[in-house]
Amino acid sequence: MSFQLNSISLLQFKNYTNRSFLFPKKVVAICGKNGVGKTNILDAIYYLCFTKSYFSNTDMVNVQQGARGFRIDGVFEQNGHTESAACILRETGKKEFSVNGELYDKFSKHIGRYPCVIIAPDDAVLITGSSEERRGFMDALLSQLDPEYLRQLILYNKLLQQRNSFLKAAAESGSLDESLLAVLDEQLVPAGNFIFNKRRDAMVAFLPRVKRMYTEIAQREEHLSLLYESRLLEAGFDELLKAARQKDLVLQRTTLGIHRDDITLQLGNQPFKNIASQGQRKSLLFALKLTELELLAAEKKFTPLLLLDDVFEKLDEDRISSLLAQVCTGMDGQVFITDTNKERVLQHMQAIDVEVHLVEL
Ligand SMILES: Nc1ncnc2c1ncn2[C@@H]1O[C@H](COP(=O)(O)OP(=O)(O)OP(=O)(O)O)[C@@H](O)[C@H]1O
Repeated sequence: MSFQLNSISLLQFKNYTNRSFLFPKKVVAICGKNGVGKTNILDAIYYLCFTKSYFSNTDMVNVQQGARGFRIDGVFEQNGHTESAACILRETGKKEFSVNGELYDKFSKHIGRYPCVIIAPDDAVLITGSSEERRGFMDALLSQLDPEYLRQLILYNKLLQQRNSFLKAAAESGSLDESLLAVLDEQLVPAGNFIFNKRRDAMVAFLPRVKRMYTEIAQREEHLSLLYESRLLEAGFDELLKAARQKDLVLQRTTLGIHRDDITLQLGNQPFKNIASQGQRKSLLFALKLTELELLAAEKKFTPLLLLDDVFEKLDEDRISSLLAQVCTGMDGQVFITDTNKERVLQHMQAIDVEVHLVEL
């Protein structure tokens, strides 16, 4: 099966007033000086896959300055069959998303239909940042694999917020309605267990593959260890909530649950981020994201779009070559690459004998 984005049109989106781009090949290089809008094209593609921006949580910041709304249209092709997707931010601030003219009532239903993996410079926070980043990574992977995962996650987060507000109100008023807390917990537990089971099962298969991919990219054996960490591995969520109830009441928030999960990354017996070089961090970032791509490809039976934003800065030439060979010839999906240096991309592509469509900005 094949999957690709044939074209995109941007209306009042960031620096684009009204512009269309064709993507007739499997490898698309988007080149131009700093600030010309290369990343903005990738973000528009990301919008069509995830109904939101990769870089900002508020849609309004993506409206062209001086305008009141934006529109992104894209034509996707899957096995010779085309579909048109549209994301419109109305002047009222209301967002609409449709495929072939059919509006979604819930955007979460769209996630996974056009699978996509992005690697951007700031993604190093996946390795150096807090556990929230790594939970976000697991969630992006699992939500694209299973719509029920995303539904349960949305539910869990809503219930968690309710429980936290309840704990706060109880602490402030000095009186606790035990039965109401029990009702909240009864709802939180199945959603938490669902997410925990999915994460645990996926990570058992996923993390050893990341390690193998890292070794391939780094081109040497290193004592890397990646572990899924959750307190739910030790005891049932139900029990954990009960045991932590007093602490939760004092701290006025839910201290245990899948919202505290993490993936620990170690090199030798040190935290990876403390001792890894920039190159090693970048290799691990690629390993995580490319393994995500492989897993999605295996499940979907076609390769997701891969968006590579400025990723080749600070990597040595050999590593750039081997990574490009891996993503442009080793995998059969469509790849979008941004770079300020057109010659560099073209030379690398020529070296691996890959045809490239150049978008020059
Ligand atoms: N809402 C907006 N309205 C108008 N212009 C915007 C808006 N948001 C961003 N821009 C412009 O988009 C440009 C940045 O685009 P982008 O990040 O895609 O650049 P880039 O080509 O990827 O640059 P670099 O090579 O530095 O990463 C800036 O010139 C910025 O002013």
